[in-house]
Amino acid sequence: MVNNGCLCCTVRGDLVKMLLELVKKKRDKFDHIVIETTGLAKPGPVIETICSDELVSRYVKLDGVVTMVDSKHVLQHLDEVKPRFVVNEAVEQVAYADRIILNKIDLVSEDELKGLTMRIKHINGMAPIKLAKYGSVDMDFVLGVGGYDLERIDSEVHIDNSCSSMHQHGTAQEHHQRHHHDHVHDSAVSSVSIVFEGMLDLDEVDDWLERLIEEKGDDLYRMKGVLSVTGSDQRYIFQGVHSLLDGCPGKTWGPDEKRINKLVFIGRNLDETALRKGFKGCLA
Ligand SMILES: Nc1nc2c(ncn2[C@@H]2O[C@H](COP(=O)(O)OP(=O)(O)OP(=O)(O)O)[C@@H](O)[C@H]2O)c(=O)[nH]1
Repeated sequence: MVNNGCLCCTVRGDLVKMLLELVKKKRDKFDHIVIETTGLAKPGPVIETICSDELVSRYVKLDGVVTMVDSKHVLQHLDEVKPRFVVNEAVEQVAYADRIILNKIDLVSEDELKGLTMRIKHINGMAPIKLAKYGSVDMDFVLGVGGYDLERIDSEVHIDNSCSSMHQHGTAQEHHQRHHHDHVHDSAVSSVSIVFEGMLDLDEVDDWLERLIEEKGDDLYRMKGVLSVTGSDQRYIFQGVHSLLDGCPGKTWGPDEKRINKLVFIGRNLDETALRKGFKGCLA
């Protein structure tokens, strides 16, 4: 437990100290470190501490962010209007998640659950969602997530297009529900996914992502992608959090495999049209 029990940006020093103490003194006694933040914690600074603190990142690797959602009460938190420049922690906790557990599903109706799932996917179209009662989920769902592991992203990049504003699928009823929903309490935090067959110029992609990070880094919470690039038989994989970007070649494309690019961006005030245009500008 960190000193005051609250894990937010102001106690990052405590977190660093605690993690270093654990890895130095008790390294052989554990496989994973599970950090449970308070309901009011902002995930960004915690992620940043683990990924970019020079000392910490030498010893520990971030496996993933798991967000437990209280299905009965979460909407009131997601809808809470905050003063300007103050983040809504509930929205942020959903946005940064690599895995989402929708708990207490016994306390909501099926329709409520459907609406809630759509709301969550609108914010985070990347994280697999598991429905649960009393927090009961398989250990595999919460440990060994590999949310920041490029090899895992290669095989598992999960893009849920069902709530992207430009998707072509879904029933008329879903469309209606979504539009009505967005209208009532649209959130500035959302996901944009791009799924597109074709070949990309990797230099152009590098330039595009670099520019994007420079201009919108603060607003870009998470991004992941599996790309098909010219001159290579291998996929190109990237993942990022704010201005930290990581990429490398991944698995080889099969001889008859469709070379489909899949990208997902989660962030605040994302300009979907600009993102799609930027992507298309990288096509070879
Ligand atoms: N009906 C129902 N009750 C649940 C479920 N999961 C947890 N509870 C109950 O909810 C109560 C605690 O809820 P929470 O406040 O969400 O628990 P918590 O996450 O430990 O609390 P904080 O960490 O302080 O946010 C306990 O009485 C649990 O038994 C569930 O799936 N269904």
